[in-house]
Amino acid sequence: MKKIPVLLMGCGGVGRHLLQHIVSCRSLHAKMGVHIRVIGVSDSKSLLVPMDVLKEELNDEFLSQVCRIKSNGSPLSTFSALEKGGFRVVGESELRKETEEITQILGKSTGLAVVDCSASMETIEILMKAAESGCCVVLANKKPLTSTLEHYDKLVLHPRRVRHESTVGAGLPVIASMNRIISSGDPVHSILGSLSGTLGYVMSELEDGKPLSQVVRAAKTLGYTEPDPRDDLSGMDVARKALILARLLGKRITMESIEIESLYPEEMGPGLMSVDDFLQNGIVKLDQNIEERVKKASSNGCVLRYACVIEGSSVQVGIREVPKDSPLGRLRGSDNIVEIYSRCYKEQPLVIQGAGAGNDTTAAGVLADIIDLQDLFP
Ligand SMILES: NC(=O)C1=CN([C@@H]2O[C@H](COP(=O)(O)OP(=O)(O)OC[C@H]3O[C@@H](n4cnc5c(N)ncnc54)[C@H](OP(=O)(O)O)[C@@H]3O)[C@@H](O)[C@H]2O)C=CC1
Ligand SMILES: N[C@@H](CC=O)C(=O)O
Repeated sequence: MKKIPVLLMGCGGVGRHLLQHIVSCRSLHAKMGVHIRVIGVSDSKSLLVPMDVLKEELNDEFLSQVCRIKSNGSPLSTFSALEKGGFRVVGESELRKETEEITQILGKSTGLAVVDCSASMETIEILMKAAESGCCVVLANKKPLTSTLEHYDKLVLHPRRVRHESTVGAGLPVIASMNRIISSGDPVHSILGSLSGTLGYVMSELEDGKPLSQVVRAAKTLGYTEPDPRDDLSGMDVARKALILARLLGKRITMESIEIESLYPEEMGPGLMSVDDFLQNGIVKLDQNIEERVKKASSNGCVLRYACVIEGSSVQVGIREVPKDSPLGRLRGSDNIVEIYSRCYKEQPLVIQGAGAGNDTTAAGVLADIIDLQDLFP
């Protein structure tokens, strides 16, 4: 049986679903001859590890308990009070150092898949060191891939050991399809897409006459938004996906060169308003303006969609009026669509469409990435 040791960073909506999928797929994976050995789970403040990371793992009962505790809103440090000798709780002051040590030890011996299901920029140093010491890296978190070009180059230096399917289109096979096109030498001319589950859902609910404030709160409850929904509404989350796709195509660009349209004004930004204040009091002030834009589009036979266009060296993300009866216009709910135009897909693009957000589908994409690494493990 092949064993894939996994260290999971981030135990929120996506991370918890990943652990649940790992546990529920045990017999399927056993039939495939693979066993995922979870040797660490961290949140922002603590890391849980077995006493001996080289030989032991966090068992399924323990992982289910982790999921229960985190879904109740409690931190992983809660386990300090439950310690019975089978595992260790590493506290905040040692978290980074200990995580790096584990990646060094396992990276050099059996290999380790370091899985980033956080929404943090702070994981990047750990990931780069892990990649350097021979670990595999699997990401749902887009931030490490959208940092500086220097960071990006270090992260993707060993492409066979890096998977990030869920960073674009959640579980949809966007990155895998792009990689196939690229490696076949088929030049991609342009990409048009609706890449935000949140904004897709928001736009189609607005069309049905619901206020923006209500549908954004619903999108958060449904697990579509980033931890701070302004990351979606500012267009930043879509811009990150666009940057990931553009870099995959070999474009040496940074976030600064992307044109981004935000749905809220600067004075409602993260530095000036808390998430709760924004959702309770800020966003209602935007209801009327967007309602008018929806009505205006409708009077032209169109709907609003938050689109991403990559063409040549230009990358733009923003609201567009599109005909109701167009592929983008027909999108509903959290579905994403990606149209790839290349030499082989010239008149009729390659189209990838389906659920583009949600903890379940995103975690499934991460799990498929981990399993896809199996040949790199003994
Ligand atoms: N939901 C979706 O549809 C999709 C999400 N993604 C990406 O998946 C990632 C996770 O999203 P989601 O689960 O919704 O986010 P959550 O906010 O629910 O969870 C984030 C988790 O990361 C933890 N965390 C924060 N900083 C660190 C750190 N430095 N080291 C380790 N853990 C850390 C948080 O800890 P604590 O619990 O202590 O706060 C929390 O457990 C995001 O990057 C998102 O963009 C990608 C595609 C689709
Ligand atoms: N917040 C994102 C989640 C997936 O990347 C979205 O809405 O698409």
